[in-house]
Amino acid sequence: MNSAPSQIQPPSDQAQTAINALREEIDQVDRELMSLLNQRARLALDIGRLKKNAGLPVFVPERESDLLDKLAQGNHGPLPNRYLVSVFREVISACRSVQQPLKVAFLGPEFTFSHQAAVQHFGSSCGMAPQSGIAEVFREVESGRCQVGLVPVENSGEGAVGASLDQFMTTQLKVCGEVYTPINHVLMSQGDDLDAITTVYSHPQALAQCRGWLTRNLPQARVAEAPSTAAAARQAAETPGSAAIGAVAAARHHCLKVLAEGIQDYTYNTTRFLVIGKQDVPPCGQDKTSIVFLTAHRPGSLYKALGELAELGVNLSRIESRPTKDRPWEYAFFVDLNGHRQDPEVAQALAALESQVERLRVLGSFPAGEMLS
Ligand SMILES: C=C(O[C@@H]1C=C(C(=O)O)C=C[C@H]1O)C(=O)O
Repeated sequence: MNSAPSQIQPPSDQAQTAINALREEIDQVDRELMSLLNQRARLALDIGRLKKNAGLPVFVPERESDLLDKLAQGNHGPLPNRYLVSVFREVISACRSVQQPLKVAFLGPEFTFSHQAAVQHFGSSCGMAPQSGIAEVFREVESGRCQVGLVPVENSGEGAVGASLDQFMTTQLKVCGEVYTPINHVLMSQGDDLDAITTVYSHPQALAQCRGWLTRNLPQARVAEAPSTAAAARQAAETPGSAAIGAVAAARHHCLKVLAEGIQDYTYNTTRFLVIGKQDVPPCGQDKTSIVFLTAHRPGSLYKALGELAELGVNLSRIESRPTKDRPWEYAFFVDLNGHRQDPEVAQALAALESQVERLRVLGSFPAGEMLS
């Protein structure tokens, strides 16, 4: 598979002189950026002191979301919004951290897609606290050991993550954000010969998502389940003749070669995560609200409940049912709707809904996440 390195011709003197001149300009821009970044950090520190005196939280999701939206709207390139937003997420992460490092609980270990989602949303200047399970993520935030947590709630192909929904039924925590993370599976191995691979390790969900690719490209290999995609990568790093399926970050961490990318059977493979915390997030203009309710065991009760939302023109982006566990064959309904609970039509719809159902809890209103592809 190794090809001879291409011969790079040295640039002409004229081209080299022009490159050097432009690099000097970049050096100058970087010095200015550094100075501006420090100016921004000083302003954030001032805000941090004021927030501390007023007993306000360091992390302000609606401000971060609004700021990123405004930057994206005012951007005329050549940097595409995707790149610009990820650079600014890091800038915000650093400015938040100089006030107080945010500690983020997520479903570990490191180098899984949950970790990737946490870094994508909160930036890398955070304390990352990997947990062994979804329930543990909730406990870490409830106890105050972490200010926020991130839990998967649904995957575009596999559907709802029941363990997260179960926690939302009982927790007092609030939903304060939403993150869409593209799940781009890679095949990683120590060697570079596909034919020499006898075992492929991964998490059962990842194996299921890549079944077609494995059948077509590695018919000789047996698949072996691992507790996470990151654990699979570690196993592949320790076992000659094996490979793992997981995130490219895991391949990099274990110095494995990426033999194939985007091997999931459906190209659009995205997981939606929710951010949990203790704070109520005010509106930012691009909000969603998550609720959960129980209906009476009577014909038409779900129809009537949803009718209240329809009457007031509230748009639903998701509905999911989940067994309540206390009473057999009774279900809780999880609904996401567009708008903030403080928006007049949403407030009115929620009040009307409350009168139709047995129990209603607003899990939180939060800035809508951006659907990256
Ligand atoms: C600077 C602040 O603190 C945090 C950092 C922000 C930033 O760097 O722009 C924005 C919101 C907060 O999460 C602030 O509250 O404005």
